[in-house]
Amino acid sequence: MDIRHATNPTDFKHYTTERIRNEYLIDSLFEPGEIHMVYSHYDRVVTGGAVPINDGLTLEDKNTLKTNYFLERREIGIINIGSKGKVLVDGQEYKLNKRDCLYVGLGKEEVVLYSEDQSNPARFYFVSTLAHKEYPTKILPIEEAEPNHLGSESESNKRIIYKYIHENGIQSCQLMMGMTMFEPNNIWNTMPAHLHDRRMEVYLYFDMDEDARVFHFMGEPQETRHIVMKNEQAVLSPPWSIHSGAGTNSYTFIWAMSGENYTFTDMDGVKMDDLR
Ligand SMILES: O=C[C@H](O)[C@@H](O)CC(=O)C(=O)O
Ligand SMILES: [Zn+2]
Repeated sequence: MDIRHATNPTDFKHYTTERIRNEYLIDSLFEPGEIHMVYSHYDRVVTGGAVPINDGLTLEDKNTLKTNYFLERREIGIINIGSKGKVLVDGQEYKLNKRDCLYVGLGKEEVVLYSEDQSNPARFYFVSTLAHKEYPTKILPIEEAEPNHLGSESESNKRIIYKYIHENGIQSCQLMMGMTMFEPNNIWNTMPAHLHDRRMEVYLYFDMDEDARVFHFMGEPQETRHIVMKNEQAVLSPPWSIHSGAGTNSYTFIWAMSGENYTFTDMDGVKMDDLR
């Protein structure tokens, strides 16, 4: 899989647009019949996408991980952003509709992803982090995820955060994962911006029109840059970086975090006066 090394905020100040995109943008995760993954040295997070067509797609990359199987030292969160699909975890079947989440814990040897209908395939997005003990494999349909309302119309950031894997939801070693959906005509995510040097984060933007773009803002608050992103592209957010976006049209995003603590609310708010 593609390897992304960690970067330093002092060096980041000198990056060109191309370098920024090469380091942080994950631009093609979803290809019919394929499973794609990117390994980041930030907290050794693996970000991936799978679109099964005829056959099941097995979660594995022995050449990169050098373990006997993918989840030997890892856990994973899988969210379906396409049509109906199913996941077999050591033979046990879990059906995932659009926006449903499956957590699979350490030690499960075989994870295979399937679409229910080949002409309308499932699109599985997943994030995997290192784990030290097994937590139970668990499915959480979106209907059962707790909606948290945030933002306001006047700030154009009225949105609902669904938390799936976190301290009061599906339990994990360090992975936190959820999805943020907007009220119509609201376009700003995670503004006011925040930092959490304790944790890295990765965002997947999806449910976007072909011509829609999200301007994803990153960098230290005093040194911001942006990446122009299309539908179903993901972006790595280093611990020292803000992670905020504004869309030219409607979009949804999945966030995942990993690192020192397991506290969603541990965020250092950035003052508007400090943004540059
Ligand atoms: O640290 C937390 C993450 O940045 C996201 O959860 C933020 C988010 O989903 C939002 O503001 O809409
Ligand atoms: Zn954050």
